[in-house]
Amino acid sequence: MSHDIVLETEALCKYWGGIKALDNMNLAFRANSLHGIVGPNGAGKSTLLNLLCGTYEPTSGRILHNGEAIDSIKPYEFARRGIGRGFQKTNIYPSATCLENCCIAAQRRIGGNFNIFRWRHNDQLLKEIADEALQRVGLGSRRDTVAAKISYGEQRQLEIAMVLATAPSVLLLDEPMAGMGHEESQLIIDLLKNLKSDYCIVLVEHDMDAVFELSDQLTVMVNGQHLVTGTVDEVRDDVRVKEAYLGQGDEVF
Ligand SMILES: Nc1ncnc2c1ncn2[C@@H]1O[C@H](COP(=O)(O)OP(=O)(O)OP(=O)(O)O)[C@@H](O)[C@H]1O
Repeated sequence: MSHDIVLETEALCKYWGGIKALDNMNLAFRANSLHGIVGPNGAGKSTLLNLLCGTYEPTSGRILHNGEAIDSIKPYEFARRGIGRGFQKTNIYPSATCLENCCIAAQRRIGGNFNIFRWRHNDQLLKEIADEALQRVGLGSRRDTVAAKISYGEQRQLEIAMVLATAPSVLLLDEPMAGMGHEESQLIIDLLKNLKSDYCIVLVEHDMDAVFELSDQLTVMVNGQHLVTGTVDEVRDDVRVKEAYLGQGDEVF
């Protein structure tokens, strides 16, 4: 195993009865880079993310974090290990300020006894972490605004800030650009470009332009199976990928 591989799957499978949502997936995600996951509807992208963050238990196969098997640990232990899943809009408390939302997220990781938070009632430290996360995503000026009052695009930025507040090394993001206009998407693209030098990012995204612009490695999945992994250029030129998207109304390749 190369030393810069943070997260790995070995023959990972998730079956729902007879449905092979994910079948024999072998992937390696590297530090300080962004790995895009694309594929037609029902390809198994969300299933993969749900396995990587511990929400689903694999039917078989292994997940390795820094070389250690973690597929049988509890979901909350994934977060404690620094595997952070993007918060969905539904996780934002609309009546809480952006800062408070990030404090809540930070506290979730801490879970009462996370080592650097052994002190009790250390609100100041929580606030510092939350503040830093907000600054990092460009929401510093919205610190004290309630989440319900910020724009849709800013709410998506807040979701990312909330993951950052959990002090992750891995960021698992499920369609952070969904429902955004071009300008708002560009903000997120710029943000992810900036973040990927510090994190291992796994990005599931339907916006192909964004995926092409951001991915260091790109995996295409079809029907729960791995089709191809490579650089953007390698994947774009692969005839199997064009075939997989044929008739999907997706004319990006
Ligand atoms: N909880 C579940 N129970 C039964 N089948 C499921 C469940 N979750 C997903 N599936 C099935 O597994 C397959 C993969 O679904 P998944 O949502 O992972 O695909 P996806 O690539 O994320 O699709 P999309 O791009 O449409 O979000 C699909 O056939 C789906 O119907």
